[in-house]
Amino acid sequence: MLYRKITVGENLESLHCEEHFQSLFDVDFDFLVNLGKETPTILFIDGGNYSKDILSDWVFAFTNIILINNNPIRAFIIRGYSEETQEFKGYYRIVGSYKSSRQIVQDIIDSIDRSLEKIIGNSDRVIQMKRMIVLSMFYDGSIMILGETGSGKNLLAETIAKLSPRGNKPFYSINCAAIPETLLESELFGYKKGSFTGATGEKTGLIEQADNGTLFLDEIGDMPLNLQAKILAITENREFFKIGATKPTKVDVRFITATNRTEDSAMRNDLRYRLSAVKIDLPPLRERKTDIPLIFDSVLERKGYLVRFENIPRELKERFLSYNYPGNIRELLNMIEEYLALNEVVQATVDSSISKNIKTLAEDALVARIVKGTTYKDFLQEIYKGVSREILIQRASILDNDINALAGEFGLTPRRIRDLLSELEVQ
Ligand SMILES: Nc1ncnc2c1ncn2[C@@H]1O[C@H](COP(=O)(O)OP(=O)(O)OP(=O)(O)O)[C@@H](O)[C@H]1O
Repeated sequence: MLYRKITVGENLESLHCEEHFQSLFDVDFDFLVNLGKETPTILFIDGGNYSKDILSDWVFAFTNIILINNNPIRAFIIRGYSEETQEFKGYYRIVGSYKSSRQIVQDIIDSIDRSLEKIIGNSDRVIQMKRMIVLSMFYDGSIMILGETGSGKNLLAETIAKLSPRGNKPFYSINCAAIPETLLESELFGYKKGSFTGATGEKTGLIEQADNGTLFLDEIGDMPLNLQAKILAITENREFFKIGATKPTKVDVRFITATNRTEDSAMRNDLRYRLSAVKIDLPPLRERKTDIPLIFDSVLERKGYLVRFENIPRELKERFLSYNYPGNIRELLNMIEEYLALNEVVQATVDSSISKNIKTLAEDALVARIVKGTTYKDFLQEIYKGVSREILIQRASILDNDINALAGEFGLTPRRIRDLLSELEVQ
């Protein structure tokens, strides 16, 4: 697996980078962690042993990603200057009762693992994206996600926020396209009591709630221009006015934003520059179709099903792989749910059946339902017909095609049995 290859304290010489680093930073390295060849190498330094001045220099230097032998390396201070721990926020984790740096590093690695595991996929595009997540992990500035609807923007924003120095602080998200303008303004900025009709109390907006944490603004291009100007002001002055307020409220919030248009004309240029220092491309599902079986299997595994993508009927596989998913992963998840709902019917039928053939019949009906788009009613009727036919064939063969005996067993008249046999095309 991609992120399993973890070696804490790996020999730096193997990467031929020790000299480079030592000449650059004049520091003894505490840990070098290599997360596998597709991910960047991370260098952790225990800053608890160094002076504040030295740490300030490093914080500046570590803002950049260093390339050595084409391998991007990111260096982080994992413990701040011992007496003034709060000062280097953004480049290290504020740690509480850890006994050793090794423990801190292991903890960070575990949280990378846990977070990245939720983003299913190992296509090139997804690996590239995971690299970006790791590389920007200790970065505290704004990030802009470019991605289509349903492609996992929320999941990505939450992962970035969880792994960031603000990971244990609040994370809120709001879809700017889904809320009418006036409501959006009060949701974001809050209001003072009596600031408009209906403002019977004071409201704390999301921006204030996300203080010290992260606010994810999805579809920011759909935010009205006057509100965009207010967001810009927050990024510049770290304060905002609640609706109806005469005094500003101080706030320290990190913005992660998303838009589905690279050149979003509805977005103010100054705000776009401000918010997109780091951009992460979220590929649409149609550009990473090799991830479909992985996502399918992970959903079924999580729900306790034993079926796997490679075992489903060929037509269904083709349908899943050839479709273009305008609704991206959300649409794929819906299709998987539909498959499972229909498959429940198939399984129920098979359990009570007396012949293995019924499984095939039911599967055929399922394929017809999904591939040919027959109605749900037709689908159930197909199964019903198939099962009835199987039972009739079996009993007729056991009872030597004795119509009267069959009529007695099924509680029907001999005439009805004859009709049924011809209706169901039983010879
Ligand atoms: N790589 C992935 N692996 C597994 N599940 C995923 C992945 N990406 C997204 N999902 C799931 O797909 C669904 C849609 O994701 P999400 O809400 O993050 O998309 P979005 O782009 O923010 O959607 P919208 O544009 O509607 O806001 C969620 O249930 C999410 O957990």
